[in-house]
Amino acid sequence: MAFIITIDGPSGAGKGTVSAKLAHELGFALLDSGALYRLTGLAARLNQCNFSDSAALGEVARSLDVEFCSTEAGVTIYLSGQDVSQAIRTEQAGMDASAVAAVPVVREALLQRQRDFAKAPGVVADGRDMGSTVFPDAQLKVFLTASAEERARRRLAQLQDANTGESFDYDKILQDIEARDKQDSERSSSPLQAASDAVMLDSSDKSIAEVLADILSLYRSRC
Ligand SMILES: Nc1ncnc2c1ncn2[C@@H]1O[C@H](COP(=O)(O)OP(=O)(O)O)[C@@H](O)[C@H]1O
Ligand SMILES: Nc1ccn([C@@H]2O[C@H](COP(=O)(O)OP(=O)(O)O)[C@@H](O)[C@H]2O)c(=O)n1
Repeated sequence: MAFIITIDGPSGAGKGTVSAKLAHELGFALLDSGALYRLTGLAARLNQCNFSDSAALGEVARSLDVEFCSTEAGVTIYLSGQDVSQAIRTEQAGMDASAVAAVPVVREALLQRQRDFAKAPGVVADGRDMGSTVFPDAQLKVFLTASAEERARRRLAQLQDANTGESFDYDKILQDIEARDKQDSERSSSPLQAASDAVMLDSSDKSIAEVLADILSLYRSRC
């Protein structure tokens, strides 16, 4: 049987960072569900899809040819054989992901692909609807948040650290984060919201190590 830990929450709350560390610590699989929406957005752009054509977007999601390869340096993601690990992390790719994620047929097309990650001994699933829709019976559900300002500061530092030569503006990043929060929370299909049995964790004033310790202690109390 697989022990399922879901970590949901808004952009920049620290889900991806903490989920990867947690999966490593516990020897669990890692599901980065956001990557699947980012890949769908990117594939739709590459196929010059009309973003208001739901049926076409659904077809793109259904036929995604994706491979996740874990190495010591992290996860490399291939779309139709091309390494797109960097290309899916831009702010534009995040906005595109949020747009395609609001389309019900896209969500439906990606559902089973996500559930297939649940294998013994367990999985850490990072996203927006992991606890509410994809794994409603998960043994531990966490809803990780932080203030929008703190999340924008983190995202700015992350983008600057990536050293792409681009310049970034805090106000624009804050605006994008707030726009994505709004779009993700207000959509009708699997909106961003805490499952009723999720533990709320605010990371605004906590270090990554503190958040990890909090979740590990919740895990130990439940297994
Ligand atoms: N508790 C924290 N304190 C400070 N920085 C953090 C914290 N959690 C995550 N970060 C940093 O914030 C950035 C965004 O984190 P990430 O895990 O990508 O968030 P999410 O997956 O929720 O969008 C990363 O650079 C990460 O190192
Ligand atoms: N389970 C999920 C995961 C992501 N998404 C969408 O995909 C977008 C990108 O997700 P992400 O987790 O990669 O984004 P960040 O939180 O890392 O910025 C989000 O803004 C959501 O719109 C979703 O709808 N459901």
